[in-house]
Amino acid sequence: MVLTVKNLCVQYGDKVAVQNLSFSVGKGEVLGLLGANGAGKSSAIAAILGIEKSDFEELTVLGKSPLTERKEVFEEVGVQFQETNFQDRLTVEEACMQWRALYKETQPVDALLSTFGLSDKRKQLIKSLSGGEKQRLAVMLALLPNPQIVFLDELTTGLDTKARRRLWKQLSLMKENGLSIVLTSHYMDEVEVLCDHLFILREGITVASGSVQDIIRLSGQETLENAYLHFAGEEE
Ligand SMILES: Nc1ncnc2c1ncn2[C@@H]1O[C@H](COP(=O)(O)OP(=O)(O)OP(=O)(O)O)[C@@H](O)[C@H]1O
Repeated sequence: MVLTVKNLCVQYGDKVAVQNLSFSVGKGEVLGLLGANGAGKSSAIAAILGIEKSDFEELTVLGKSPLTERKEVFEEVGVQFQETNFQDRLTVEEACMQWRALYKETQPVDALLSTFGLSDKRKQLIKSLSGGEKQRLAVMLALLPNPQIVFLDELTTGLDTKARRRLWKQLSLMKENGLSIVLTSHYMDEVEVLCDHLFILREGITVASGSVQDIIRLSGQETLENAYLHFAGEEE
């Protein structure tokens, strides 16, 4: 298994953000973490990456602990955060170079910039990029180290239709080549295209899990969107 999580719990003071979350992700598999705002998706990812304190029975990435073997684990892991903390005064090219310096091996920057439609932005300051361009850059940087597993938090938020489709295609290709992905998303079309396995969280608790088809069947609904709303407690 590329990632194994067993009984992960995250707590902020009295607030239990994630409760007994357990799953595993194999090579080339895509796992989707779904849930309403505040359901615990980002907290789960932050805990898996060792950024947030957590309790767990087991937490291994590529057979190693992301807490005690950080350096080895992070050579093989890509991360895209919801709030991208770019240094706005860098150009796109400078950000790529800085990021690249953190890893032993990386994918060729030129090819990635072109894949993400950012080739003509390389000399542009990050602060002058549009929201969607910044988002594409964040995903691109997550993939730069040629990781075995990538964590994508709100993958396509802010992207236009064409950019979303391009990104889905690119990720599907990388998945075929063995990339494992953990993503969060509020868009069920994207989840249907990309995810092999879904986990729906509600106030930190796993209320449903399975393939897209499993989730639809379990809910008694006809579409994934309705099934999601049913389980996530977002029904009006
Ligand atoms: N540092 C913190 N201190 C206290 N509470 C926190 C902290 N971080 C998150 N929370 C709370 O934990 C819960 C889970 O938050 P989290 O960010 O994991 O949700 P999410 O599912 O990623 O939401 P969204 O879809 O809005 O990104 C929320 O109620 C949030 O307010």
